[in-house]
Amino acid sequence: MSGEVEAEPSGGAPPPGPEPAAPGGLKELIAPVKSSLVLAAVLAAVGAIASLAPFVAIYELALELLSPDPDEGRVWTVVAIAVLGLVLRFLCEGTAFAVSHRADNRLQAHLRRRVVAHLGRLPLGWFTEKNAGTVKTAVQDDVLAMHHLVGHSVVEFVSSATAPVAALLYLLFVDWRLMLVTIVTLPIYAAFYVIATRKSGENVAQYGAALGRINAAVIEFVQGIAVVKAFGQTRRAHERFTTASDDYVAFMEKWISPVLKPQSVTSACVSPPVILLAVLTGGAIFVGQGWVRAVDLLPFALLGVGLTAPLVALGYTGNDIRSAGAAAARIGVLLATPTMTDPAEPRVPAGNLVEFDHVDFGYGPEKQVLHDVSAVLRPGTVTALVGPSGAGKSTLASLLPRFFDVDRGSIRIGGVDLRDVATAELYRHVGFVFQDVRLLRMSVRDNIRLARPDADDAAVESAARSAQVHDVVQALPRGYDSVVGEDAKFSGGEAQRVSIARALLADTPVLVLDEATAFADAQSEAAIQDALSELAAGRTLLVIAHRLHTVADADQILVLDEGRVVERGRHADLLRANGLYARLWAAGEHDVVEVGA
Ligand SMILES: Nc1ncnc2c1ncn2[C@@H]1O[C@H](COP(=O)(O)OP(=O)(O)OP(=O)(O)O)[C@@H](O)[C@H]1O
Repeated sequence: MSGEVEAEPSGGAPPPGPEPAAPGGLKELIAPVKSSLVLAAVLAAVGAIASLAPFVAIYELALELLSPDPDEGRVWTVVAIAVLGLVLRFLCEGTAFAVSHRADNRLQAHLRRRVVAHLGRLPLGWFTEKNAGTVKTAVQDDVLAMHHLVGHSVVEFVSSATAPVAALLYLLFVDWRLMLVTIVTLPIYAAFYVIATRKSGENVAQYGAALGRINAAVIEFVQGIAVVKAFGQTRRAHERFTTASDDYVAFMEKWISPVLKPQSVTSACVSPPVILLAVLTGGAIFVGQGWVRAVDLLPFALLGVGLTAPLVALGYTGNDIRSAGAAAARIGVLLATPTMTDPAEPRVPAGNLVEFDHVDFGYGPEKQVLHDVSAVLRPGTVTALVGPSGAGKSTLASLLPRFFDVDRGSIRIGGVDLRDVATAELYRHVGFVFQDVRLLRMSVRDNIRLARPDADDAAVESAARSAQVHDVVQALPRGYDSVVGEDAKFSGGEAQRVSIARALLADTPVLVLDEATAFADAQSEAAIQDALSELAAGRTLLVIAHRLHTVADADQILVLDEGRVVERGRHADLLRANGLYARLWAAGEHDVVEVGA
């Protein structure tokens, strides 16, 4: 495992102030650009109506030119109206898209700012790998889905809906009977569409599930490839993927093939040639009966064939609107995630005494982890957390740098509840080095002096020396100026030592430490242990202990089991007590204290 690289933070705390009201889906999210969208929609509607002008003009021209005494002046007026209509159409359409795209730009910036501001207020502990996916989806994919909606779909939807309605109204005005003939095949299409959409509702869920199975099989295959190969399970893993893929194909066949035939028949019903056939056949009968003149068939032939395209477009934009709705819901969930509050009137801790006072904590109501934990960490002492895997050691340790807030009880530093200490002030007192090392995409120097940007080069180097990483950095192409993730690539152990250098330079009096060195080789491990000893000197330490000597020398050991402190004391006392600690000790063969449950 190597230290993960993240983009450089944009800097600056999120703007203070109350969180906007709880998000209410798509409507609430697009509220800031509502007036622009209404304007774009009106323009699109006017454009769609204006697009009929040339067709109407052709009919009017034909009427005029076929009359026994054509009026030249009127002919030119009609031509002028047609041209004006065309110009108006393009003007309106162009302006509508310009307005919608500007609104889209504003909305995207607004949404991203809102999401990022919210992220800035979320508890540190929220930022897990799973949630990183959520953020990526929200900031990138979901905001993009909103782009389709705001930038394109609204204008396209209004235009596609207005054009056929306006055309039908006009045809109704010319001759209602012929209008009915023109749309005689439409109900067949509409009925099919309704049935197909209703059925697809059930199938879409199945489709999602089938796709999910394929994705899971691919992810399992890719992520587990090493294990899969090592244990000779390549064929089985392959089989799982092939089965998921076959299931998917079978499902699609089952879903699509019964629909395909009726779909092509019904699509044919509203295709331009069929509509034209209906208009001309019906029209011929009407003309034969003397109900209309031959010239009156013209607008029906011209506008009838144009009815289908907008209907199909409506289907597509409908899909866009549904996806934007789903995206808005996901963004809404993210924005509704409870945030941490910074105190209105922050207090400054008096000293560095840490007190856990009857602390309860859970990851949600169903996942209670810590129960009634109390402990005092005196300045300059080492407190070791031990216990079986899953006992809550990491959870307890993460509460001190306020990755989460306690549910009940309190944690105090220098007599002040953590929730009453301003974030920046808290991190001047409490530092942490966890296994999950995060290095940012900036120079090694800036990574080390993250907490103290004003630290000079000598201080940075001295911290790196103490953390046993100076030689590694020196060997990089540009030394301390090498950029992490570009010309500075670190192994897991090296990344951890860079983070130790960072903690050394930050020089916080209280330090939370996860001592695990599972990924490090023997040489790197020894270097890390040396670096940690350097870091621990003279500080108040809360350490998730995995190694014998840390525990043996600790001023106090808290033995956790199922979220409760079941034993506490010094190593020798606890061994004498012959309880869980003694059992862990024995099971660990005097080497590793932590034991898998
Ligand atoms: N982010 C999280 N969301 C939900 N549950 C969590 C989260 N982190 C830990 N847990 C759960 O909380 C319980 C305690 O986990 P924790 O990691 O604190 O134990 P631990 O003693 O540090 O274990 P280990 O030594 O194996 O790391 C476990 O049941 C774990 O599944």
